[in-house]
Amino acid sequence: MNTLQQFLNQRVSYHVHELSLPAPNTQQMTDILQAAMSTPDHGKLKPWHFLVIKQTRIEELISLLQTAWQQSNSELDPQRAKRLASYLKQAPSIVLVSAEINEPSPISKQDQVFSAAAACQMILLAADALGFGGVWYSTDAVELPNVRQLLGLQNKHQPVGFLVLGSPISKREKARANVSDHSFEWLGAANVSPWGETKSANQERLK
Ligand SMILES: Cc1cc2nc3c(=O)[nH]c(=O)nc-3n(C[C@H](O)[C@H](O)[C@H](O)COP(=O)(O)O)c2cc1C
Repeated sequence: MNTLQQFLNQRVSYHVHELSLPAPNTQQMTDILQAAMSTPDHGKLKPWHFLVIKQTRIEELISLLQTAWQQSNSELDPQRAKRLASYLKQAPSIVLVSAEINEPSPISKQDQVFSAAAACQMILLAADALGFGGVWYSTDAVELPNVRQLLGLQNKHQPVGFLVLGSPISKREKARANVSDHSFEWLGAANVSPWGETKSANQERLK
């Protein structure tokens, strides 16, 4: 196995409590985000928007999210707001990744969102390659009242990932699933009758 394969196979997420300063500096952050420019991109739309939130702004972000949570009439669990605040409090830096949706476009919105999600993974890998670590968190809090506006997001932005980036406090390894549980070989349509019934399995585990 070559070094790059080892790097990919050993990638792990580092949750906020496993990260500390330093966060990537501005040049390093630019280098990390540059890697996302090589993300697969249907129609060359570059449907990506990266909002960097430096550590010095995180307190402000937390209070903004907490206020939004209180104002929201939805049935959102207040414990989630607390958990989110305690996550973010420890974050060395955050990149909010959004799909920047081109509409109208012959390229589906779904493909554009997938591309932005793939950009998240490019960013996490690039951060790892520079010796940093990170984690991908959900962005549902961005849909709380006023949050989009206060973050400067427009209607065309669809958030896909809150990436927390920083320095792992200690490196760790993780046992991974066996790929053979997830990989199959298609054995052809001949095993399916014309009315759609499978006569015998037309997939088997990839050997
Ligand atoms: C779209 C997406 C959203 C996620 N949101 C959260 C989240 O809100 N909270 C969380 O603990 N993990 C979340 N995760 C999972 C972590 O990013 C991470 O993948 C998981 O903890 C497993 O760690 P690993 O990547 O080292 O296997 C999310 C992952 C994805 C792809």
